[in-house]
Amino acid sequence: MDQQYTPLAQPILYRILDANLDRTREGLRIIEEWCRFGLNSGELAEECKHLRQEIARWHTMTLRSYRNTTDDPGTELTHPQEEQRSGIEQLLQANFCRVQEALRVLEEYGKLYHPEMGRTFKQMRYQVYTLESRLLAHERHKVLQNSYLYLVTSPGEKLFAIVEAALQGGLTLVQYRDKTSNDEIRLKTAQKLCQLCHRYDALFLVNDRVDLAVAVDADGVHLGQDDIPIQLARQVLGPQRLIGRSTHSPEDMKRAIQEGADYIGVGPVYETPTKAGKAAAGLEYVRHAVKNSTLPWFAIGGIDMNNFDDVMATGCERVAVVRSIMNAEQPTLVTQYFLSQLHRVRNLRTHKVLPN
Ligand SMILES: Cc1ncc(COP(=O)(O)OP(=O)(O)O)c(N)n1
Ligand SMILES: Cc1nc(C(=O)O)sc1CCOP(=O)(O)O
Ligand SMILES: [Mg+2]
Repeated sequence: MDQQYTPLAQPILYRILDANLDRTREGLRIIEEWCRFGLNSGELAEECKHLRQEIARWHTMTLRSYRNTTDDPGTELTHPQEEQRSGIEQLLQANFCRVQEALRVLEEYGKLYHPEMGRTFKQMRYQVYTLESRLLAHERHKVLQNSYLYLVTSPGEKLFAIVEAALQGGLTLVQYRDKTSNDEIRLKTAQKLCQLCHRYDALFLVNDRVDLAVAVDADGVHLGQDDIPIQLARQVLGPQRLIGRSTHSPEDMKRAIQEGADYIGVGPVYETPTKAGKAAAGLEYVRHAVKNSTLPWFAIGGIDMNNFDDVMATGCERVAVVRSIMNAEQPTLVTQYFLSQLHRVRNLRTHKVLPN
C-alpha cells in the first residue's frame, strides 16, 4: 500500500492521509459510543467498528511516521462551536460531518497514493451517509418509544414559554399545530420550536404539513384521516422521519398500521372544544387500542387531570394533550404530574399490582 507517487509530494501527501485517517477513526469512535451505550444498538455499533477496522488497515506505520503534530498549524485552529454542543443530536451531526469530510479528503488524495484507496473511501463515504440515516431513524424511534406524554400545541403569545416550560418538566414529544396563522408565521414558528425541542433532545413534529416538516428539518409529521396518504408522505419525508396518523375507529387503526404509520392517535376520547363538533370515540375505542394496536399509540381528546385515571384504567399507557398543558398556570408542574403518573401506572403494571 505504501506506493510512492512523486518524491516531492510524498511527505505532504502522507501527512494529509494520516491526519484524515485519524479524523475518521476518532469521529466514528464517538458515534460508535452513542450507538453502543446511548441506543443499545449492537448492530449499529458493530457497523461503526467494522468501518474503523477497515480504515485502520490503510493507516500503516509508514503513514503514521510522517506525523508532525508540533509543526502542524491546524492543531491550534478550533471553532467556538466545537467547544459547546447543545445536545446529542448536534454532537452526532458534527461528528458525521467531520467523518464525511475526512472521507472525501481520503477519497481524493488517496487516488495519489494507491488506485484502490480512492474507490474504497468513496464507497465508505456512501456507507457513512446510510449509517447516518439509519442512526437518526433509530434515535427517533427510540425517543418515540420512550415518550408517554405528547404535547400538541395551540397558538398563543406564550407558545414558546409554555413549550419550554413543558420541556423543562421532562416532555420529549411535541407537535406544532396551528390551524389559523399564515404560512410565513407558521414557518418561523416551526423553525423556532424545532430548535427549542432539539435543544432539549425532544422530538418535534408538524401537524398536517409535510412541506413545513421538511423545511424546518422536523422529526416528522402528524396526518389526519383527511390528509395525504402515508405512502406519499413517506416518499417526501424518507424512511428516517416519523409519521403519525389520527384514528377514530378500529378500521382507521387497521389501515394506519397497514399503511406504515410509526404511531397513531386514538380519539377523541372525550368531546373537546379543541376539536369542536367532533363526536367522541370514547373509552371503548381506547380499550380496542389496548388490545389491538401493534404501534405506539396516544389517547387524545379532552384528557385532563380529572379524567386521567379513567383513561389509564383502560390499560392505556400514552396520552396526548393540548389544553391541559397549553392552558396550565404552571406547565412544568402539570407536565411533571402527568409524566410521574404515567410512570407510576407502568411500574404498577410491570409489578402486576395493576392488570395490563
Ligand atoms: C397525536 C394526535 N392525534 C390526533 C391528532 C388530530 O389530527 P387530525 O385528525 O389531523 O386533526 P387536526 O389536529 O389536524 O385538527 C393530532 N393532531 N395529534
Ligand atoms: C387535535 C385533536 N385530535 C383529536 C383526535 O381525536 O384526533 S382530539 C384533539 C384535541 C385534543 O385537545 P385537548 O387535549 O385540548 O382536548
Ligand atoms: Mg390534521
